[in-house]
Amino acid sequence: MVRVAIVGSTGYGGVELIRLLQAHPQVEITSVISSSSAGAPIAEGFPHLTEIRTDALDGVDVGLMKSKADVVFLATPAGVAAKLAPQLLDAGLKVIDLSGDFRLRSAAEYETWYKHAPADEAYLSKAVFGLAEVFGDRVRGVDFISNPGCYPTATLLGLVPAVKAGWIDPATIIIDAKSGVSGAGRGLSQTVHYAEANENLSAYKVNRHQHIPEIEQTLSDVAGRPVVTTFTTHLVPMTRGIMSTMYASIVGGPGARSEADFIGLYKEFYAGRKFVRVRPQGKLPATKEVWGSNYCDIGFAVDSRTGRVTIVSVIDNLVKGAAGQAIQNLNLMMGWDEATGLQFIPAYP
Ligand SMILES: NC(=O)C1=CN([C@@H]2O[C@H](COP(=O)(O)OP(=O)(O)OC[C@H]3O[C@@H](n4cnc5c(N)ncnc54)[C@H](OP(=O)(O)O)[C@@H]3O)[C@@H](O)[C@H]2O)C=CC1
Ligand SMILES: CC(=O)N[C@@H](CCC(=O)OP(=O)(O)O)C(=O)O
Repeated sequence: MVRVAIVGSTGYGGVELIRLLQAHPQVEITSVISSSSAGAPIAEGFPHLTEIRTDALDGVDVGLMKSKADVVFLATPAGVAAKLAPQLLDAGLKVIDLSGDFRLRSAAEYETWYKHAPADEAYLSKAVFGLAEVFGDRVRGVDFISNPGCYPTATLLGLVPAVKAGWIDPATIIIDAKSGVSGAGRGLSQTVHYAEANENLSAYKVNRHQHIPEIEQTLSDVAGRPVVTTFTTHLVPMTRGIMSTMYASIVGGPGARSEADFIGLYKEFYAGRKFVRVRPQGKLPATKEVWGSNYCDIGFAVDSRTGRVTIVSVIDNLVKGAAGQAIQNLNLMMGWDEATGLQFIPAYP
């Protein structure tokens, strides 16, 4: 069994890691860690874990993690992993970071978008960006994985095959994304206050969202030239789920590619990958259809009048957008089947 520690285990991403890892056949959770509640039993704050996890929370102590674990998941706010991950790696531990601290190759870009001091460049260059279905081969066997953001996961899985094939013009891409409130984490803020979020729909961080450079970094790599995009995020009054609706002009204009063509291209690109499901012609996915699962479902609508394609991609932000993809990356890191412990279907309705 591989021994796992979770830093940030009292947050939404951390507690979702506990739920999923508890059922993983090759993993034992040996330390659940909190920077503010060390010593308390985890089930005290999370009654749904009663009689499932009786352990007390450990403090953030690199030596203790070294003695108790082989792999550490960091489910912590931006800025924490930048300092902690290098210490864990130096101690010989494997690390999977769920935050944005190691996703951007450029330290200057990180500082611009996240407004935090960046990680040491020597460690930035060690992190492998774990978008498993696109970069899975790079992830296998490595010691340090940077888990993609929730919006970038839905968006990039929806765009990469078409950009890579040269079927859509990257300069015309517009991304219209929506998230449930758990995407904002467990901390309280006015935005996620019930009276502000319920029966409301609001756009936020327009043209300044920290996921813009992460999306552009991978699209530029895939296109082989710099790509900039318009990316607008919206808060939806639901608990889990992300829908990324993407618009782009089809190269060759109206009539050049049909919905059946896009479906064929994506099925081929994701052949053998269990967690991307391409919808049949005329069917677009909804967030409920991936709820609680590690699936990313993608559908297409081609407009023969405008020559544009609409691509709809949905995930559960806490599973494929965070804990599930992190476990998929653990599986690849350890050389196991990427689906180990993750083959459950969505909860419905
Ligand atoms: N929510 C989502 O859908 C997604 C989140 N992410 C990213 O994953 C990370 C975790 O997100 P999420 O779980 O939602 O966030 P939460 O705010 O729910 O939880 C973060 C946890 O980190 C712990 N923490 C805070 N400061 C420190 C510190 N200095 N050292 C160690 N632990 C600390 C806190 O627990 P305690 O006080 O007990 O230590 C807190 O519970 C973030 O970087 C987020 O951006 C990525 C994809 C999706
Ligand atoms: C609904 C909501 O507020 N979502 C958050 C997602 C944050 C996140 O996951 O941040 P990193 O991936 O950068 O760590 C946001 O839009 O900022």
